[in-house]
This record gives sequence, structure tokens and C-alpha cells, in this order.
Amino acid sequence: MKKEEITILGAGLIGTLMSIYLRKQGLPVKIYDKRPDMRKSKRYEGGRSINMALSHRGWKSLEEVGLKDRVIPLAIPMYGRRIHDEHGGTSLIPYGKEGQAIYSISRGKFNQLLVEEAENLGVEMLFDHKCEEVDFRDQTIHFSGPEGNFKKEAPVIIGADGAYSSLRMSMQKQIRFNYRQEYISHGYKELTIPATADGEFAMDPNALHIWPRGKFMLIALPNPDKSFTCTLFLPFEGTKVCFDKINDAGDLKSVFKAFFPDAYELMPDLTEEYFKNPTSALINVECYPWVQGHSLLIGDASHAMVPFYGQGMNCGFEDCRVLNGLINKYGHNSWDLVFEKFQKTRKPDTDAICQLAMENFVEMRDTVADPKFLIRKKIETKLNELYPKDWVPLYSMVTFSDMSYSEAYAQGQLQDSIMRQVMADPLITENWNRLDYEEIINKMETAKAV
Ligand SMILES: NC(=O)C1=CN([C@@H]2O[C@H](COP(=O)(O)OP(=O)(O)OC[C@H]3O[C@@H](n4cnc5c(N)ncnc54)[C@H](OP(=O)(O)O)[C@@H]3O)[C@@H](O)[C@H]2O)C=CC1
Ligand SMILES: Nc1ccccc1C(=O)C[C@H](N)C(=O)O
Repeated sequence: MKKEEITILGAGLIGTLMSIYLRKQGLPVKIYDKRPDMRKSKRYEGGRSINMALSHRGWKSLEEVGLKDRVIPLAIPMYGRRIHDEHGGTSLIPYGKEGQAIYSISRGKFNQLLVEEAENLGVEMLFDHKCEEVDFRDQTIHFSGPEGNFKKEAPVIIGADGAYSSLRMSMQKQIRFNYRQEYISHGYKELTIPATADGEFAMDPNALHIWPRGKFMLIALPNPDKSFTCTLFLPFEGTKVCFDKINDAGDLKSVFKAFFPDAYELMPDLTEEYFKNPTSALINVECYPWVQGHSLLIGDASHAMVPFYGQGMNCGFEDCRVLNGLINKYGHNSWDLVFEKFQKTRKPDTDAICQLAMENFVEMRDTVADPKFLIRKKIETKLNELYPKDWVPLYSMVTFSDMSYSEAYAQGQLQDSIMRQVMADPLITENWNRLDYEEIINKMETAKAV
């Protein structure tokens, strides 16, 4: 039987990785993207990029398509969060066990690598082509491109066209399509800590730096050129420190001097960058179903999450691996079945990670600065050492395993309820090392059985 051509919308990280998976199955694939070819234009240099943190789920997909070794040189390991206090002091909180790290990677070069690999495998790439609308009655796509507007038949469509997906917008016009979007109260601004005059990193390169300040925070992730991409997360308005109240170089300087004094010293271009770079918004999108006829949403198009768990890309890469597994299992001509199974199995997991991503914002900007957070980390690390099968910290389940996100979420809730009881002891700071760890595990097992 002739193999149907698959049309992918979006040449971002997810669309390109999906195309690589499909080509490896011998399927014909075309990708359309509304932007110019990133190899010829400076696509992501808009001052609105947040470095991503590649972790186990992402690496697993890259390994499966044989790309892990080519991505390693683009990525820098970060073994923990380096917390900066208001006086310039720092401390490191490890992410997991010794040697476990998340990897800082910037979007531009990584995306280029995936585009090149896709093209080498025979994927046809059509840049400057915008999907205007999908008509599900006859599976056609309306494009605008350099050759003008045209309509094209597309027997199988995968929408990887991001948080503002055009495929999803067409689905929204169908009946019984559920959609929810939420802009959070905070926005973000990209800033830079450049390499030092002698070409070195200005801070510890193997950590994700956080300046947690309660309602707001600054973070910095390392780049291979020895600079750091920093992201300032502030409320848009309504608080003492917010984007609305920083109107000139003086306002900016007083905020940075008061709250980020050590970072301030390392940012010679702060004023210029701050007023040049846009302030961007952060959106969470949930929708369902993801399927209409032979069209399917994946990646941010189906579940755009806030960036705080560093899982958006990892989750999207896992989407590709799961979808590829289903195609392998049910064959190239069972799209109804494959798409249905995909959305049913995947939706609870993406709901869980969207929720966790929201919650991790509070942890990063606020909780990490509480000395009790460190004690709790120590207790959970010890529980994991003593009972590695029974107690794995939530962060590790999400970041260093491929246990389903929904299972990790449920187990995390359970562990959280036990830890709240443990932490309620007013003498916990002194007593944490003398706790009855077996009793904690038993409590958790009992709660699980209920
Ligand atoms: N670090 C960052 O700043 C960002 C990181 N990401 C990461 O990437 C992950 C995966 O993103 P992914 O799902 O690939 O989505 P992306 O937004 O990265 O990629 C989607 C691509 O589709 C293009 N597109 C949008 N609308 C259309 C259209 N109508 N027709 C054709 N092309 C279109 C987008 O262009 P355009 O961009 O112009 O809309 C973009 O190139 C995210 O979860 C996140 O982790 C994503 C975005 C920003
Ligand atoms: N890449 C990011 C971009 C923006 C905000 C957070 C991240 C993270 O990766 C956070 C990390 N997982 C953490 O929990 O410390």
C-alpha cells in the first residue's frame, strides 16, 4: 500500500524531531513553517529567548534517533541550583544524586541541527509558508507563501506549530472542542552576563543560577560561548517591583542594586538590553481533543506550559517518542487508532506537567530561599538513599526518569502530604538526621494503600 505523505506544521524543536522519527520509519514528510529558514536568517535573535534545560526524557528521544552525541557539544551540565542571596552570598542545592544534571541549551543552534538532520534524511522543508487554516471536511490546508495563497491536500497533518497553533485555531471552530488559556501575572525579559575580559565564565558554569526574591526572580543559564543568558521574571504590574514601575535607567539601577547586587556588577549592558529587549508574556494552554480527522496536535500546540520546570521541550520530545512508538505498533495506515491512543494516553501526563510547571515557579522564586526547604531536601535525599525504590523525590521522578508525568504527580502529592507532617515538627532543623526514616516510609505506604 502506498505510504501517505505526512504534513507537519512548524519547524521548531518538536516538528523537526517528529519528522526525523517519521523519516526513520520510511514515511514521506513535508514540513511547513511560517518563518524564514533559520540557517539563513537570525531567527531567534529577538531578545526573547529563555535557555532550555535538556533532561532525561529529552535525551532519551535524541538517543533513540541517534542524535545524542551530536547534541552533547551544544549542552552544558548544571548539577544544581546556585542560590544567590540579597548580599551576594551563594549556596548550591544539587538537583539529584552525584553526577545527575540538567543541561543548558539554547534554542537556535539546536533547532538548526534538527533541521539539517531532517533535511539530510529526506524531509522536504518549506519555510516562509504560513498555514492560514485547515479544512477538515476535505483535509486541505490553506497556505500563504512566496508564491501567494494556495490550497493543498494533506491526508495526515501533525500540528507542531507552537503555543499559537493555527491547526488548533481551526479545531476551535469545530464543535465540542475544549480550550483554556491563561496568561500568568508575570512576564519575562532576556538579559546577559557576558564572558569576562579574559574570556571566562563570570560565575560557576555548572549550575542554574537563581536570585529568588519572593514574588519575583532572576535566573541565569550558561552558554558554550561562556556567557549566561539571564531571564528576569517580574509581575507586569501591581507590586513594589514590577515591569510597570521600571521606566528609566535610574529605576532599573535601584532594583538591581537592591535585589541582585552581584549580578548587577556582571551586567555591563544591562540598561541597553533591558530597554531594547521586549517584555514577553507567559501562557499556559490546555485543550482537548487533539485530534480532528487525520490531524493531530503535539508539543506546545496541544499543551503550552510555563517554563519553570524546564520540561516544555522534554515533554514535546517525549510526545514524539510516544507517537512514534504507537505508529510502530499499529502501522502506517491506522491513523485513527494511532491518534486516538496518543491523545488518550498522553493527555493526563501533559496536564500533570503543566500543573507542576506552575507550581515550580513558587518553588524557584520563593521556597528555595527558605532554610527549611534545604532541610526537606536533605530528608528526601536520605529517604531516597535508604529506600531507593520506595521514595524518589518528585523533582527526580520528573527530571531524571521517564515514569509518566501523571504517576510522578500522584506519587509527589502523596510524598508531599507525608513531608508536610514531618516538617511540622518545630525542632526539625535540629532533629532531621535523627528521624525514624522507616516510620516515614511506612506512613507513605499506608497512605498509598488507602
Ligand atoms: N526558549 C524559548 O524562548 C522558547 C522555547 N520553546 C521550547 O520549545 C518547545 C517546543 O516548542 P514547539 O512545540 O516546537 O513550538 P515552537 O513554538 O518552538 O515551534 C513552532 C514553529 O511553528 C511556527 N508556526 C507557528 N504558526 C505557524 C503557522 N500558522 N504555519 C506554519 N508555521 C507556524 C512557529 O513560528 P513562530 O515562532 O513565528 O510562531 C515556530 O517556528 C517548548 O515547549 C519550549 O520548551 C518554545 C518557544 C520559545
Ligand atoms: N530552563 C528553565 C527556564 C526558565 C525557568 C526555569 C528553567 C529550569 O530549567 C528550572 C529547573 N528545572 C529548576 O527547577 O531549577
